[in-house]
Amino acid sequence: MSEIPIVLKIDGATYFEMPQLDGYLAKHQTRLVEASLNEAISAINEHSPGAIVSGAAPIGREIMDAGLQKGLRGIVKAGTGLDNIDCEYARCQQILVENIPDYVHETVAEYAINLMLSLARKSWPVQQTMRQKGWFDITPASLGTELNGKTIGLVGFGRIARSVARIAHFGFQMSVIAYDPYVSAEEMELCAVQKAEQLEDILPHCDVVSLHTSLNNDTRNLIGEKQLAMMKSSALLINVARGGIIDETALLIALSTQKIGGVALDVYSQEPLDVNTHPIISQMISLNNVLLSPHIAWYTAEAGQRLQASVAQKCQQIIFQE
Ligand SMILES: NC(=O)C1=CN([C@@H]2O[C@H](COP(=O)(O)OP(=O)(O)OC[C@H]3O[C@@H](n4cnc5c(N)ncnc54)[C@H](O)[C@@H]3O)[C@@H](O)[C@H]2O)C=CC1
Ligand SMILES: O=C(O)C(=O)COP(=O)(O)O
Repeated sequence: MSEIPIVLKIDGATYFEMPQLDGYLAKHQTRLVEASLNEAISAINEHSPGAIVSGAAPIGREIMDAGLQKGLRGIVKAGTGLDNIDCEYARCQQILVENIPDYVHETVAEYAINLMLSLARKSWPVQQTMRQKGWFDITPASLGTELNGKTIGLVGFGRIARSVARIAHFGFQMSVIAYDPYVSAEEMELCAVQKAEQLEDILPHCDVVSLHTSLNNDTRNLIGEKQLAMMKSSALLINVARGGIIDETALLIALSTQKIGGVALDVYSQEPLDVNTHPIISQMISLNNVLLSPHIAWYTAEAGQRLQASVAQKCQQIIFQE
């Protein structure tokens, strides 16, 4: 039998073992090849992959053109967001692109809620001082706020946002408003959510604004100076979607001029984050009302199980058409 290996990029796709994929490949007497992004083209030329499994690394024309020469059938994004893959070009070249849309929506929603609670109760400065000094003297500066009964605005109303809406509404009795031009008012109403026709309609009313859109041409820098200026000065902003959705320069100015109450970021315009080359983030690190995490909202044992099983299934469909 001819060998049909898969090129696995060394990035987010490799954080989990993939025993199910190994099983399918063994059944078909083929194997997995791992390559870094820099090695991808030579790995494709050498091994003729039937499918590419990608994590966060950018997959563009060069890789696809090389793959086409070698009989590439499809690309599997071992994740949800497809913004790192040139899907338009893949479509033109008839390369199938599959993501894993449903492995992580509850996982990321839980994490977004965790960030909201941590910001609202100023958990981080308290934790930091407890560790450094063994005790934290309560002062008005550490006064928390509650989520219960407040208003949350969701930007994007896909899978993750719907899970956030459910927890916020039923868990904290929050009023939920969402902006998503592709979801009807009726569909939102079924989730006890009020639809906003414009983004600007939600910003002045919300105690928390949480971003859940995919990153695309319309959502890049969607939250900029004008939008931040419209938010309540006490509002908490959460981004577990993609860094490019917020204009980070405008965000830093809004934080340092107390235009908003606080921000929690899991994602950045540049990843991995380098505090030496990303001055905006390095300045944010010194602020007490900022929480930063390293694109980790998806990373749980349970999500890993679902992800690896789905990646295996998609590869099997693409390569073996089973
Ligand atoms: N931090 C992390 O670990 C993770 C982050 N993500 C990010 O979260 C994003 C959302 O994930 P899901 O909810 O599962 O995706 P989804 O595809 O179910 O929802 C995305 C929503 O964005 C909406 N949207 C698109 N353009 C818009 C616009 N211009 N304005 C407002 N809404 C718009 C769509 O209509 C859709 O409802 C992913 O695309 C990914 O970038 C996903 C998983 C893990
Ligand atoms: O599933 C997703 O979209 C995630 O954000 C997980 O990380 P990645 O896409 O690999 O950057």
